[in-house]
Amino acid sequence: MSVMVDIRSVHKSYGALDVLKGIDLQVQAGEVTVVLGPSGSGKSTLLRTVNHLEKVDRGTISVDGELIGYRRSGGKLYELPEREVLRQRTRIGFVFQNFHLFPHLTALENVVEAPVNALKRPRKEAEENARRLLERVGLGDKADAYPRRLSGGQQQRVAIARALALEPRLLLFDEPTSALDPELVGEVLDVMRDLARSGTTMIVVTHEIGFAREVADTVVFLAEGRIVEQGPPAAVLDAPAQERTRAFLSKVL
Ligand SMILES: Nc1ncnc2c1ncn2[C@@H]1O[C@H](COP(=O)(O)OP(=O)(O)OP(=O)(O)O)[C@@H](O)[C@H]1O
Repeated sequence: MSVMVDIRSVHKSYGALDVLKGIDLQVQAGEVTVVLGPSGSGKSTLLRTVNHLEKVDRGTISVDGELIGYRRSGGKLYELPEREVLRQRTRIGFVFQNFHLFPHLTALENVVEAPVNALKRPRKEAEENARRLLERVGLGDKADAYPRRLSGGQQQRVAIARALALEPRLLLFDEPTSALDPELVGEVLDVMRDLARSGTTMIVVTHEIGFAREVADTVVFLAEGRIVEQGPPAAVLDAPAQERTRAFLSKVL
């Protein structure tokens, strides 16, 4: 198995606030890593460093063997120009808590937009692919619907299709179900389960412990900017070694 994501000694502060205090994490290709942790522990910040939406202060992140945001030359790191960062970002899908679809575009057009504009794919090919992706997320019949006509769960599934349209080597999910009404959570988790089964490499920040137990290869527990514990779900969720993990789980389970 090969390492898809390699996070080494990553530090990140906002002013005097140290948010990430030396994160080391490897994600194998085809595996799902679920990141759990209390509010403010640095989960979103960690995800955002992976595609250089946040710059790290120290440390490095590689995705599929490629250093993110920097190039190395003569033992030094030099920040990549913006267009290179954007190119790297197109290969890393990001699904946020609040799915910002373009309101004036249909579901299909939302999925088509990035491959046509960012990857310069022919529109016809991008549309065929987008229809396939909408089918895959269970929205084959909603291709022509505008976001305001879709439920939150449907909009989030369009957002997933949109991320997939860029043929990402990695998918990042930041609390993808937190903004949804409870009855809509399941349909989004079903799509994510399907992606996991088909071997998509994913890092998922979520409070859905059931999903973590069933789908994750690795569960990471983050607290105050440090990885307190990590391992297979059966270990971290059912027999946590650390008191902090136990205390957190007792609140969310
Ligand atoms: N752009 C920013 N500027 C200043 N402080 C920030 C910024 N982004 C995040 N923070 C702070 O960094 C800390 C970690 O935030 P982060 O969003 O990474 O935590 P989290 O674990 O994802 O929390 P939650 O579960 O509530 O989303 C918090 O104290 C937050 O207020």
